[in-house]
Amino acid sequence: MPLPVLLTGATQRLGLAMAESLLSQNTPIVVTYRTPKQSIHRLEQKGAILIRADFSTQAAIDRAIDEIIAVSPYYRALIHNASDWAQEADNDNYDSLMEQMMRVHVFAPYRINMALETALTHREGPADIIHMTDYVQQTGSAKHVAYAASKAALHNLTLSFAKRLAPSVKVNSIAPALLMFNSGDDEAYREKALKKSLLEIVPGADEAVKAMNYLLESDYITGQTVHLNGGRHLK
Ligand SMILES: NC(=O)C1=CN([C@@H]2O[C@H](COP(=O)(O)OP(=O)(O)OC[C@H]3O[C@@H](n4cnc5c(N)ncnc54)[C@H](OP(=O)(O)O)[C@@H]3O)[C@@H](O)[C@H]2O)C=CC1
Ligand SMILES: Nc1nc2c(c(=O)[nH]1)N=C([C@H](O)[C@@H](O)CO)CN2
Repeated sequence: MPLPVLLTGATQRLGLAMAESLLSQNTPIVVTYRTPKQSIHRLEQKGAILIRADFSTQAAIDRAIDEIIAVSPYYRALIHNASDWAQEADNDNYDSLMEQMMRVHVFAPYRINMALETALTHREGPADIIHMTDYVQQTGSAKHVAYAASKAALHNLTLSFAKRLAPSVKVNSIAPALLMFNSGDDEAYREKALKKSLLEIVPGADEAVKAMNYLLESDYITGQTVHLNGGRHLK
């Protein structure tokens, strides 16, 4: 029986697409979700093991770790996808906002990685950690300041865990820019956003699925970032 992949934040968009891809490859998956949705129950019907987890408090992260370890003593990979794209304009408590961003994007991946080190290293075969970061890890963001800082910290975890877990485990970041619009994005925003990259397209969730599968199949990539930004860094 192949070892399971843990994927956090699987209810929608990129996380859901990555979960569906792993299931289509007959890879067992353990997924976390925060909000009950039809999509997560469809994953369960296809064999996914569900863990309800909101990573906004230490106690909730502790509980999630206990449940993850109880499901399986060993894992094929950990994919940290859960994320909250919060912005300063929607918040007036900046201390709470920074804590919220650091909890979901840094505390949760860090604590889960530390707790599952032996789950990844004390067995034969390939092992991976993938952190879903963001193009803004290298540029910052005027409107998502705390979010961008937390994603930069998450990318730094990639570098540290790549050193700490080698040669047993490959550890990489996937740094998307605009892969999918959100339902509230109006035409003006969409037009403007499209122009931010050289390729001027919004490719969809499958771009992240291809990057995830590439990293899982690689034998020689670690400590790297797979940039999915359409050449935005050259605009
Ligand atoms: N889509 C894009 O164009 C880009 C995406 N990225 C990154 O790629 C990843 C996937 O993006 P996308 O699919 O758009 O993300 P979404 O914002 O659509 O979904 C994020 C997921 O994370 C979960 N989540 C949010 N907050 C918490 C929390 N406090 N605790 C636990 N789970 C939480 C949500 O859970 P629920 O639904 O259960 O409430 C949701 O399933 C993210 O890490 C994102 O930062 C980076 C740049 C661009
Ligand atoms: N958790 C999320 N993070 C991000 C999202 C999102 O929808 N959820 N979207 C983006 C934008 O597409 C941005 O890259 C556009 O420049 C960034 N992060």
